[in-house]
Amino acid sequence: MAAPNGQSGQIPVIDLSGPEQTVATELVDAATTYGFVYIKSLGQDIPVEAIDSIFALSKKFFSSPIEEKEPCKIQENNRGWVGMHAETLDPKTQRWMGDFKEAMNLGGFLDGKAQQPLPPVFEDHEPELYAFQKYCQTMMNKILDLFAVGLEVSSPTEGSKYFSNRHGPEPTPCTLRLLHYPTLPSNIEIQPKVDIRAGAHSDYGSITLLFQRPGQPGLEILPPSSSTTPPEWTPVPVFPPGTESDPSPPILVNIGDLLSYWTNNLFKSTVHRVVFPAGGKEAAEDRYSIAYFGHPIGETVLEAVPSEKTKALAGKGDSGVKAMTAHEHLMSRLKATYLGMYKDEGDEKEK
Ligand SMILES: O=C(O)CCC(=O)C(=O)O
Ligand SMILES: [Fe+2]
Repeated sequence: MAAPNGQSGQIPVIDLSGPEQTVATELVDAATTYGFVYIKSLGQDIPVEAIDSIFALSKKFFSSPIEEKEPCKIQENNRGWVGMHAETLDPKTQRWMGDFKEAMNLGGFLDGKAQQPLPPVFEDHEPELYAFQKYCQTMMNKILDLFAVGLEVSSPTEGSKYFSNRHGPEPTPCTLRLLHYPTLPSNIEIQPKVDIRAGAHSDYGSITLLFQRPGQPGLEILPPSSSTTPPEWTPVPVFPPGTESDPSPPILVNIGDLLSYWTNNLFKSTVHRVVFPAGGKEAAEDRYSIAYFGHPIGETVLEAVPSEKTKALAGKGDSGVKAMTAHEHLMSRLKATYLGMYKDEGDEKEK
């Protein structure tokens, strides 16, 4: 259930163990108003120890020598290691140097095996990485089912599985991404407007699960419905009010461009970024986060969802969903971020 909080503009905190209908309604409200929601992390969906140990593994990987990372460099399939400054999520605003971050993208496993080269530090940990990916996939599907309940999707054959059925069997097209934002050497002065850990962007897929660590803040959103014009960057705390004594920070869930498109913009794909903390002890910490980017299978045709709630929006200045596949949707977004890397495949459709 949503945690009571008196402040407006605050992303709701939901406990998925509440009554299904209530939770489903609250999730749909959060997706519609904020595009972001916190899910309490009490170990029911993903054991706290599993989250802690993936973070420990991530730290080990990012501190390993570059010679061990190089052979796993990112490929056209979007799997692999992305070095510092290799990505510029917001090229209009950022200086030439790109994001102050490093990342490792793990694509879907098949029968417990990664479908990409793994660095030596991961070799003995394949079962653990696979188990974590499965936890994320299961939680993602649970949230997608609750969205279908909240949207009153009326599909006689699929019911609440309308979205999750389209997220497919193994290997999943979803990406598990480990992220590391290092602290800058003390001789480098941060220019807060241009030096950004992750530039302003919205996510591409259906939903993203985001795991954060205590004492490592920096995420900010541009709230879609804001009382200020233009909207102001709003910090997203690691432990929002009411969760301070939870065993692990709540898991953030945000809507990506594809699900926003699929729901006729009812769900908001909210722009977010990661900044260097302004000062104090937290400014001296590296930030580690883990994102699970949910995607439907590539051949999924994004046609109108059988829900009166989303259909009602088509025609209100909105032309409705034009059939395109999930793969076409994703390629158009990837090309915009990785500049030259995806030039060959068809025309760019949208930014
Ligand atoms: O590290 C974070 O908190 C956010 C990462 C993010 O937004 C992304 O990788 O899409
Ligand atoms: Fe993101």
